[in-house]
Amino acid sequence: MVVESIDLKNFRNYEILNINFDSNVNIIYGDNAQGKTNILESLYLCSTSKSHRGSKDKEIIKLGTSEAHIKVNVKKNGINYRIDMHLKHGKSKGIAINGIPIRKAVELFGIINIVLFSPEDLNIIKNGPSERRRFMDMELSQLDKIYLSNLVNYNKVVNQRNKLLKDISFNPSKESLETLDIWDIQLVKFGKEIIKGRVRFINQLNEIVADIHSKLTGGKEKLEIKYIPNVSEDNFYENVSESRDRDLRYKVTNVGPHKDDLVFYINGQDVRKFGSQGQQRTAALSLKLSEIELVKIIIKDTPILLLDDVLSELDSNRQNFLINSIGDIQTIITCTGLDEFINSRIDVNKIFRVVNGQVFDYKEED
Ligand SMILES: Nc1ncnc2c1ncn2[C@@H]1O[C@H](COP(=O)(O)OP(=O)(O)OP(=O)(O)O)[C@@H](O)[C@H]1O
Repeated sequence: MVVESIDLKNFRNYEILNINFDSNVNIIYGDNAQGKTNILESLYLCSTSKSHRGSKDKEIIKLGTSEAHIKVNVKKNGINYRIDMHLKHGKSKGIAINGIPIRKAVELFGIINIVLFSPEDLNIIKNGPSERRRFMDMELSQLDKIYLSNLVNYNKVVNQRNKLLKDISFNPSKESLETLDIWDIQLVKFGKEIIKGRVRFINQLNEIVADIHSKLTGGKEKLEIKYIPNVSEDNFYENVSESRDRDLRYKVTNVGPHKDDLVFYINGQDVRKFGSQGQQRTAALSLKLSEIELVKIIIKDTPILLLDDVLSELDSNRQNFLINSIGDIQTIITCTGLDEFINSRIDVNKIFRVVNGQVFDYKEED
C-alpha cells in the first residue's frame, strides 16, 4: 500500500502542510526538533487513532490553537481511502473514512498498515512486560479486527472488575459478590480469545523471524520468541476463582492476559538478561522485518515502512540488510543528514527538507 499525501493544519509545529509522497523511498531530513517525527506521527495516528509516542490530543494540537486537522490519502489493494481526523481540546477525536464519520476510533484499525521502526523499539526487548504486551496488541489489532474487539472488551472488563473490587472493600454485599461472579465469566470469555490470538501471532512470527535473524547475523544466531501466558486457557476460570481472596485484598485483578509476557531467546539464552546492546538491537530489527513479512501475508499488500531515525544506530551490515529488505515497499525515512544516502547504497526517490515546521523539496544546492 502507498500513502499518497498528508495534509496537516495546526498539528504540532505545522500551521499548514501538504506533502505528496513517492511510492518508493522518501527521505525527510533536517536538524533536531524541526518536525520530522511529527509527520510520521500524523500518519500513525490515522492508522491506529493513537500517537506512537503515547501523546495526548491536547499535546498534539499546535500550541496557541484550539483544533488540529489531519487528512491522509492512501491506496491499498488498488482502492483509495481518505482518512480525516479532527482533534479538539476537551473533545474526543472526530474521524471520517472517505467522508463518512465513524462512531468509534477502533473502526480505523486495519485500513492503513504501518510498520514503524524507531530507536524506542529496543524497549520491546529491554524494558518491562507492558512494552511487549503493547507490541503484541498494537500489531495484532492492525491485522485482526476480531482480536481488537476482544481486546477492547477485555480491557473494559478488567477496569470494571477492578472498580468493583475497590467498591467491595468499602461496602461488601451479597449483590456485589454476585456481580463479581459475572465479571469473572466475562474476564475468562474475552481473555481466552486474547490468549488464542497471541498464541497464533507468536507462532506466525516465529516462522519468519528465525530465518531473518539468522541471515542478519551471518548464521551465528538463532532467535526464538516464546509467549509466556500468565494463565493457560484451560485453567483460566479455576485460577480466577482461586485468586479471588487475593484480588479482594489487593483490589486488583491478578490473573489474566493483562499480565502476559514474551521472552526473546538467542541461541537459547534470554536476550533481555544476557544479550549485549547490539544483540538486543538486532533482535528488534529482526522483529520489525518479520512484521513486514507477516503484514504482507495477511493483507496481501505491502505495509508502509516508517524508519524514524534508526539508520544511524545500525552498523553498515545491518543497514545494508535493512535497505535490501525494503524492495518494493513504500518507505519514509527520517534522518538528520543525507551523507549515508549520498554514499548511495539506497535509491532515493524523493527528498524533503524540514525546517521549523516547514517542508521544502530538496534541491542539490541545499
Ligand atoms: N503541540 C505543539 N505545538 C507546537 N509545536 C510543537 C508541539 N509539539 C511539539 N512541537 C514542536 O515540534 C518540534 C519537534 O518535532 P519532532 O519531534 O518532529 O522533531 P524531529 O525533527 O523529529 O527531531 P529529532 O531529530 O530531534 O527527533 C519541536 O520544535 C517542538 O517544540
